[in-house]
Amino acid sequence: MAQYSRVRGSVALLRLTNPPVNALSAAVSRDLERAVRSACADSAVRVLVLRGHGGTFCGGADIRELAGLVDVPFRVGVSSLVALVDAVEAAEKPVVAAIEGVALGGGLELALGCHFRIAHGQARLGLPEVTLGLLPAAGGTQRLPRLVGFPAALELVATGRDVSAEEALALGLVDHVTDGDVEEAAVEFARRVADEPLASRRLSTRPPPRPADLDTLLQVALERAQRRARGALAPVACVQAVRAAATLPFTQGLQLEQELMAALLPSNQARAMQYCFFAQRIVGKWSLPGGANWRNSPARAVSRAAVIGLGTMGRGIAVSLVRAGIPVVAMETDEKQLRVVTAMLEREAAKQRRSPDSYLQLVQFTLERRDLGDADLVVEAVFEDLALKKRLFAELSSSCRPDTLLCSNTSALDVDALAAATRRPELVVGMHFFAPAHVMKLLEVVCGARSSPVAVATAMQLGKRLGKVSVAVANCPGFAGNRMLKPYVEQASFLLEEGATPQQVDAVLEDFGFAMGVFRMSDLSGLDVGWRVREEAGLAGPTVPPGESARRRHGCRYSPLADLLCEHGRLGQKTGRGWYLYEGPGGRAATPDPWLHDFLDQYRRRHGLRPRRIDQQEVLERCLYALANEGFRILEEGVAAGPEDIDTIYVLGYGWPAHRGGPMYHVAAVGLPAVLSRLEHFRRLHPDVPQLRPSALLRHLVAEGSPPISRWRELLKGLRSQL
Ligand SMILES: CCCCCCCC/C=C\C=C\CC(=O)SCCNC(=O)CCNC(=O)[C@H](O)C(C)(C)COP(=O)(O)OP(=O)(O)OC[C@H]1O[C@@H](n2cnc3c(N)ncnc32)[C@H](O)[C@@H]1OP(=O)(O)O
Repeated sequence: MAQYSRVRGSVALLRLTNPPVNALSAAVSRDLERAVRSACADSAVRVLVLRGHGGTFCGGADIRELAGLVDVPFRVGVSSLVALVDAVEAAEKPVVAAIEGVALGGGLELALGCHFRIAHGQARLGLPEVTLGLLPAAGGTQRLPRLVGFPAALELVATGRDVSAEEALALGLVDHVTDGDVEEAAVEFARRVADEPLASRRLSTRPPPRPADLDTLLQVALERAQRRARGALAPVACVQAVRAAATLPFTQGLQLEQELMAALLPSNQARAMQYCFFAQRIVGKWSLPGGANWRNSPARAVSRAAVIGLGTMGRGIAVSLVRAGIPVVAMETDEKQLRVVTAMLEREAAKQRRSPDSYLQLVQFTLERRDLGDADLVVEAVFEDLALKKRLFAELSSSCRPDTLLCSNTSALDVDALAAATRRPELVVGMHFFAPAHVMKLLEVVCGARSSPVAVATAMQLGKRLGKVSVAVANCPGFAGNRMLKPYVEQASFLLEEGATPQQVDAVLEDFGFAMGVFRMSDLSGLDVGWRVREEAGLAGPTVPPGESARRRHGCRYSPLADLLCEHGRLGQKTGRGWYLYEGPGGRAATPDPWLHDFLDQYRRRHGLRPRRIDQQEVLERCLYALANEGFRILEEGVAAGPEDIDTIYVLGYGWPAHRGGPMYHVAAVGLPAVLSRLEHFRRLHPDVPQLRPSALLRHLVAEGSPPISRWRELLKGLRSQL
């Protein structure tokens, strides 16, 4: 696990070995500590170099142990890593960390215990514990501020952001960066520093940082943390721990750090966030009904891609491809959009510290379909209109190479209908990106009935290459994410009819942790998007059958409120008015609109609805349980493979707070019998709302004694045919 060998005379090389990411389990930490001690005791050794096996330094403490998934006594597990870092720092001989791949979490804390740090140019360093609901608790919150200064340390610990080797060098986090062999560079470096005094290199002995504007820095960090994840405990604990580095001696700071960790570690929030971590890895292990899966289906190489349509989605997709180094042919008739993409690419290049040309030269703009002929994969991102997309797919099928994959960025339309318009249905898949596509980490890969394993594997792999988490789902209206959104939005509208206000509903959802409530979100996306979909579905506008009552469709309850706002020209932020009022068209600050409240009053009077007082619990339960209930239906139909897929989609694509795990995790945490009973209660009160009828799968799981969520995936394999 931790090999110790002597190389080149007086330099001892220690190799941390625990594939795939050299995680510091309790056993590995103890082993490495022993290796450090025996190297120090070896009179022939003057200096130690510590590196990781297999091209990576260390991915941190073993999350399985922290999450309680592996049976290691809690105190043994956590204290081993603390003891290791302390032993490394206290060593009487210099220890040089040779960092390549990643040094994350406990891995970076270990490097901070070393006296010198050398990094490879491609390495990434960071303390991502906050994303797991934790804080760095092997001294990271106390040592980092003493090394890189208080403001930088506060930002890195509270956000969990990782940095490149170049940025690490600028911050003073590493002493040297090499683009050559990191071990060679570290051994050379080690020989030079072998006789240097170590006192000033032990970060724990350095004086605490004393920023003059401490209170302001802390206040700003707390406000940012609250904005990013309202109600999350870990960012607040991170800020408190880093504060201690400036206000307490090292040992007391360390003590506080460990106390805060002791409170976070068993918390529901940490459990939920660690579930999200593993869920995002589970979803990559996809399989198709015919037996093809991630192991047996190799992806095809994508060395050239094409994007059709450079509207909001197409632009983001093109930028993501270029950022991943993939040359793109971009087809768009509107010159204004070309200028916007060019500006976006220049901004991205600046962010990545690259020259603008290095990005711009990867894009070729065109008006001619024949220029797409050479692409390995085409992503269509034109207007959301099935007839238009079918025509386009038929043309692409004739004009592209016979082996080119044809992908659609549709967010809800029938991928099988698009495939049927081509002569290569097996090479058609949905690639549903989320706006803004160059920022959002989610990709829904929509597998059509005839999509081949190679098409699915290529789309899944491409998503990963673009830095996204790809989730495979089956084809159905709205796929997984948007399909679940429908009952959620509907409940919110029904609540308005019954007496709630948009700001009341939004406040409850935002207190739960959503970045934005349903109405603010809908104003941001534009109310016309859903309006068009409802018109196409015969629910709104001229396509509604004559004589249909305003509040009923197909025998079920319907709320026309959003349609009525659209008819009044209130399309959301873009028109300066929607569910809220904005400063003007394109404005972003939402204020309650007296007009809307009059409008709701009149609407209720017109339809004989007596407004009632609605409490927070009802808002939350009706919105969230209706959404999760649709999630159960998606699972029973096999549209998604397991709860982890749905939860990943909601956390990464829809602003569901990660510290609540995702909708399926949330209802499992609340307790399935309680959720079932509330749905039954709401169903009795609203018998004309089918989305409140508990799904067969929810009933089945309750009947089976509510197995833990970790077992649902396996259970579903055997269940689907019986439901
Ligand atoms: C009484 C109270 C006292 C309190 C004292 C407390 C003292 C505790 C001291 C310190 C605590 C430190 C906390 C930590 O260090 S938490 C861990 C922080 N590290 C991370 O968050 C990094 C997580 N990993 C990643 O970001 C990536 O995996 C990465 C390392 C970048 C590699 O990415 P990639 O190449 O894409 O590979 P995968 O993500 O697919 O991962 C491959 C498999 O490895 C598993 N994995 C990854 N990291 C860990 C880990 N740290 N622990 C365990 N397992 C890990 C991952 O799950 C994949 O496996 P599988 O596919 O089977 O799921």
